[in-house]
Amino acid sequence: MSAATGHALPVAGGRETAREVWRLSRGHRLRLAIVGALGIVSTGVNVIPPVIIGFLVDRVRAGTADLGTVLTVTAVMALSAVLGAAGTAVTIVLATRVYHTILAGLREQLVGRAMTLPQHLVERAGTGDLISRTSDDVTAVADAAPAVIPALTVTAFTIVVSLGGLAALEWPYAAAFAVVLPVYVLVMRWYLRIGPRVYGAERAAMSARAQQILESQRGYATVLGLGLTEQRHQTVMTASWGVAVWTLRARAVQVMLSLRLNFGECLSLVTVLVVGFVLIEADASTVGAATAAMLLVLRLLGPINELVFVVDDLQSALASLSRMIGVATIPEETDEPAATADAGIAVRLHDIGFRYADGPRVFDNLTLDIPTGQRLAVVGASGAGKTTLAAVIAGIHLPDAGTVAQPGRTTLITQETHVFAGTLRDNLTLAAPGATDDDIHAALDATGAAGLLDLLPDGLDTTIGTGGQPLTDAQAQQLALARLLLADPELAILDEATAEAGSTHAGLLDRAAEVALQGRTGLVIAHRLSQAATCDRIVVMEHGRIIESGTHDELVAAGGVYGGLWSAWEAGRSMNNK
Ligand SMILES: Nc1ncnc2c1ncn2[C@@H]1O[C@H](COP(=O)(O)OP(=O)(O)OP(=O)(O)O)[C@@H](O)[C@H]1O
Repeated sequence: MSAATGHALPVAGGRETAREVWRLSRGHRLRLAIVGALGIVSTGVNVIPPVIIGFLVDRVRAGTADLGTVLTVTAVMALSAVLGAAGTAVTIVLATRVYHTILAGLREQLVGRAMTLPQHLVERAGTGDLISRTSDDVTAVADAAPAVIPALTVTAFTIVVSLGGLAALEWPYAAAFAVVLPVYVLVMRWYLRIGPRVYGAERAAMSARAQQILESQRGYATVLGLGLTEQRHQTVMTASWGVAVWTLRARAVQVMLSLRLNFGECLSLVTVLVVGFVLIEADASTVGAATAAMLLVLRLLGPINELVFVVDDLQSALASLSRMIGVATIPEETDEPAATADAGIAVRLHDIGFRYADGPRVFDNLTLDIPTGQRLAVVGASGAGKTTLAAVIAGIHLPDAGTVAQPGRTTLITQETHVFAGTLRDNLTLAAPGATDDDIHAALDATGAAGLLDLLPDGLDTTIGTGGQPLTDAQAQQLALARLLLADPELAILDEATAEAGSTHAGLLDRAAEVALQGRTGLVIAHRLSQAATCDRIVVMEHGRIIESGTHDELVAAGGVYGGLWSAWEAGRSMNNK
């Protein structure tokens, strides 16, 4: 089961992680089996040198060793070293390939899911969490490969094969070593208890720091405007200090681990040495067998230490892996059948409720129908809930009560129009990949943006956005409207407010919006009353409720809130014209 802490994105549990990795390994299992077989053979070969040295020691002590014996022993050792090294190298290369192929599959799945995550999930968790999972965590899992793969593929086999070798020499050697093994088990258990918690906290602290830095950068203008520089600085400092503290704790755990491993190593060597001494004294073993046993134990200690250290890297990589899988496996929200509106009704909100995480409750029992083809304007004071309404209808925010039915093809143009780094053509065809240059020119003409082409050195091929030709807010807005025309949605929601009333831009954008809305259902969040006056119907919002609804003429005649706003608007206009 995936678990979510607070509002953070979910983290996959151990079983879910294992299941997902197993699923991702589909198609690579034959190669995995070959890796296993090669690993056993190459580590088996590595046991030969200690045993043959023991044999040589006994022959020397018995005075039966001649040049031929020495040469044979040397040749066997050289051959086993070459075969062992070659087998190990091939095993590691193969294992690394399989690892990276599986990881690439997971990375693709992760990025694909991250791109389509519902905005409310990402907003609730904080963008930093998602960015950290698609960057820091992916790096952590990929970086673990050089340490984890050789150790995991070779160490486990070496331990099994060497223990078999010890038992074949004299069983008391294997028994002596087996007595010491629980020390390692205890060390491992201590480590498994402490390690994941510390590494998990270290990663979470990194996420929190990324989030704070990102927020400071994004809200830079606000930070400067409100004189919050010092406060933001302190917040980032506190988050960075959190990372430093957890990093120090993680390193302290590693040092304590090394001390415990050194103790285990010392105990193993002393135990086998004492057993060897006792056996030789009792004529139950030869010096050669004791030498071979010591060499095998020495050979074992390296892999065992490595295994523990790999558990260290493994823990860290697993913490990251479960965070990656947590996001990659967030189910698509398709379980609940989408509510459908009646024929002739394009949008139906029924008794919806909505609150922002850590924010105010905006809607309670809000109901609204927009007939197909109608152009509806929403007006109201700042904070009335207009933008939130647009986001709920567009499916960006999910209501916590009631139902929302809207056409499948809906386009929302918000107050923040993003210009993607790329050519003008790329920016326009984002939502209509099949659009031809003629379609693009027609859309630019229709939205009054054709003049833009004359200002750009390479026309449609001019690079705009970050690192390219800068666009004004009004030009970006025109592009967004042209993009909407190309996407040709059933429902267009316009929540743009880049131009002041009465400015040239306002008139230009109003005309562009007029064209973009033709022939489809439209919802206009009217920041200028001139936008509302041309719509088929107007609703007035106050504190998340609809307090008036009707045509422009009806509302003006009723002399309510809209009537008052309209009189003030007209008065302002005539003042400006004087
Ligand atoms: N992302 C958010 N997180 C928390 N609260 C929010 C968020 N966005 C808006 N709000 C709050 O929700 C309420 C409705 O805001 P909304 O932006 O929908 O109003 P609006 O009528 O569109 O205002 P404006 O005309 O200023 O854009 C306000 O109290 C606002 O502070």
